[in-house]
Amino acid sequence: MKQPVRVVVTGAAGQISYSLLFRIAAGEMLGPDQPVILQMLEITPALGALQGVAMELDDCAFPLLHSMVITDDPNVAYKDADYALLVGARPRGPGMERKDLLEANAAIFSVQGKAINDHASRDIKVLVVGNPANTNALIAQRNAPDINPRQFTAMTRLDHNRALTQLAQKTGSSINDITKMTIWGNHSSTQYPDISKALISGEAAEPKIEQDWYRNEFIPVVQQRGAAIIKARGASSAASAANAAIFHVRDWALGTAEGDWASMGVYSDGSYGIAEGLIYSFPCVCKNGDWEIVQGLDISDFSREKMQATETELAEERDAVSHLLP
Ligand SMILES: NC(=O)c1ccc[n+]([C@@H]2O[C@H](COP(=O)([O-])OP(=O)(O)OC[C@H]3O[C@@H](n4cnc5c(N)ncnc54)[C@H](O)[C@@H]3O)[C@@H](O)[C@H]2O)c1
Ligand SMILES: O=C(O)C[C@H](O)C(=O)O
Repeated sequence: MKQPVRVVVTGAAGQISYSLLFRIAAGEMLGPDQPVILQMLEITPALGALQGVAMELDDCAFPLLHSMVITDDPNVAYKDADYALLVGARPRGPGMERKDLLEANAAIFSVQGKAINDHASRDIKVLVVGNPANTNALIAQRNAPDINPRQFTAMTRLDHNRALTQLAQKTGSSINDITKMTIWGNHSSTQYPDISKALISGEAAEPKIEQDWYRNEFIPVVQQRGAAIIKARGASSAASAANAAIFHVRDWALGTAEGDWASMGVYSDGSYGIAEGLIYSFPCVCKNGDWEIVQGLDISDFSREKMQATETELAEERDAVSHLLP
């Protein structure tokens, strides 16, 4: 058995974490031979509820769950952390855009960034789930100047999975046959779900669907799926968000499938003309615990316009939180 690794989950008593923690402890994120120490962070009033979650984790007798830390102090939570899933933040309600949460949530992520900088492993892998995820990831990254910016990522895997299912259902194919789906940009209603590179059983997907469906149904359905879930459930997505977080970190740590890629919000190096330093979702291949943006894809005029619209929104969000960006 390997040495245990330390995994921070923030907002650990919230609804996403209630799906997430048990799957991490079961080995679904880091593999069946990787013991974990769960370092769970909550705000003080939620510590009682978090104790209850910890009791349930105990009662599962997971072979891979080495131990747990429960705390309301970020300086304790991030001590020597190898992985961090930053879920703790307010969710949006009906009629709100995710960026409406910036004011309520942004300050949380500067605190997290500083604590990561001061206490975490220098090799920590960070996934931001709390919304607006890309800009929160940017805030955390900029507040952790001693950590490589590549180690801060934001979650667009839920959008990627949503896009896979929409395409599979439309074409009567299996999820397992679809590769090379891409989400570009922000985890918001400006995101660009792009099927122009997607393959179904190794053949181009685009000729199998109508442009009208692609442009006027597929794209808006994926962009608006979070809002549709909120309307239907009266609460934002939770189990599917936890599942996407598991897939994101699993692929980053253990590698993307051969011949495929994953959509990840990562530090832009200027690829595809996207402003350097934004946390922007690109198609990424992961290997040996590292990610690379897939290079050399042809970008049509239609795609370019969509990629720029979501980039513009991210730049606006960045400018709105400039006071939190050292
Ligand atoms: N990126 C995505 O695809 C995606 C998907 C779904 C939800 N989300 C976002 O994830 C976040 C969490 O959603 P949820 O449904 O679990 O919400 P929730 O309200 O059920 O849980 C959030 C938890 O975070 C805790 N919290 C608040 N401030 C904190 C802090 N400073 N430190 C530690 N914990 C803190 C709260 O006490 C609460 O228990 C929301 O912002 C939501 O919009 C993102
Ligand atoms: O839409 C939301 O606010 C929650 C989450 O980001 C989602 O995409 O389901």
